[in-house]
Amino acid sequence: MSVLLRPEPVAIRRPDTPAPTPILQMKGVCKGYGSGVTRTEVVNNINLNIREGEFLAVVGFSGSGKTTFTQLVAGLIKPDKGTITMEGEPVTSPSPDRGLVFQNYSLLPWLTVRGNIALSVNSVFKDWSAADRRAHVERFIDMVGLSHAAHRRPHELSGGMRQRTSLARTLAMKPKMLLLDEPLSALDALTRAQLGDEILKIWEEERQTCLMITNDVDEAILLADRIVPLNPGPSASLGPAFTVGIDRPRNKTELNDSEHFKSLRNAVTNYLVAVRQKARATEQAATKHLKFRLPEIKPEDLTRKGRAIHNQPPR
Ligand SMILES: Nc1ncnc2c1ncn2[C@@H]1O[C@H](COP(=O)(O)OP(=O)(O)OP(=O)(O)O)[C@@H](O)[C@H]1O
Repeated sequence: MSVLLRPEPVAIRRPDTPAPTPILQMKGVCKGYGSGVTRTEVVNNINLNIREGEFLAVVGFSGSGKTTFTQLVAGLIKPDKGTITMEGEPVTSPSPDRGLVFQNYSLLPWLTVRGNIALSVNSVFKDWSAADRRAHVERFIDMVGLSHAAHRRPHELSGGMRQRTSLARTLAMKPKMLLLDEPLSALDALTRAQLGDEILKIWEEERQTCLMITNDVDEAILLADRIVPLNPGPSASLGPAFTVGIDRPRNKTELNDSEHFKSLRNAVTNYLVAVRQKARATEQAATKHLKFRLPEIKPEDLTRKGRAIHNQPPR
């Protein structure tokens, strides 16, 4: 008889009882691309602590450096300056400890829903019996509501179903921290809302440490314990944290009537708009003194006698 090895239960820690040490720490992190005059400083002096069991959302406009930020936390790129540590250990490369869900699904096209999830489970839980691994895969397929489509390949799935598969694959690996990189942004509005609700429900059951990067303030308030704005780049830095003091379990329909929800949405949005205006004004002031001279080019008369004109229609 086989016994399903259930993963260790995740410690539930309420946001108002902080862990002694943060699970993830970023200290003075800077990252830029290029060199010399073409150098762009994308993020600058990022300092952030993520507590165990916390759902933290980093919110920023398009182009503010969100992808660069995610890649740094995932260990896909290294900071130029500063340090990133997870449970005290430097983050130097990707690890199953930080499960990443991308906006573009990244499923293997030749594998089914079940096959995609099983591939990750088999690689992470090598010491489990085959029966335990199979049961674990089925549990996560069921959790994201895809039991009816477990035999389908990615091209036979809708965008929402692909993202559910991607989410189940990452959750099934039981990472210590879940990294959601704009997980809903490729979806249409209705699917986006539905999957947002599902992520909320799953997270409220699992209480896994989660860092979500998003451009959607409403989504951040619905899901997160804390919201940290990413001030727009170049040299993007983090703004002050906004605490989401809305009780869980949360209900989106009820949130729409909540005064706290409305005032928080206004506060975060107003902050982001103000810092963007400031960044634009600073950029304009910095480039105001630059004078661009057009090169002195003498126009040539192409109709001069003796010159071949190739674009004349045939007589
Ligand atoms: N590999 C790279 N080389 C040079 N510049 C880069 C590179 N990656 C990002 N950048 C620049 O860094 C800035 C921030 O890009 P990033 O993709 O991190 O922003 P983003 O907030 O994720 O944008 P979006 O929401 O539009 O995807 C942009 O100006 C971009 O051109």
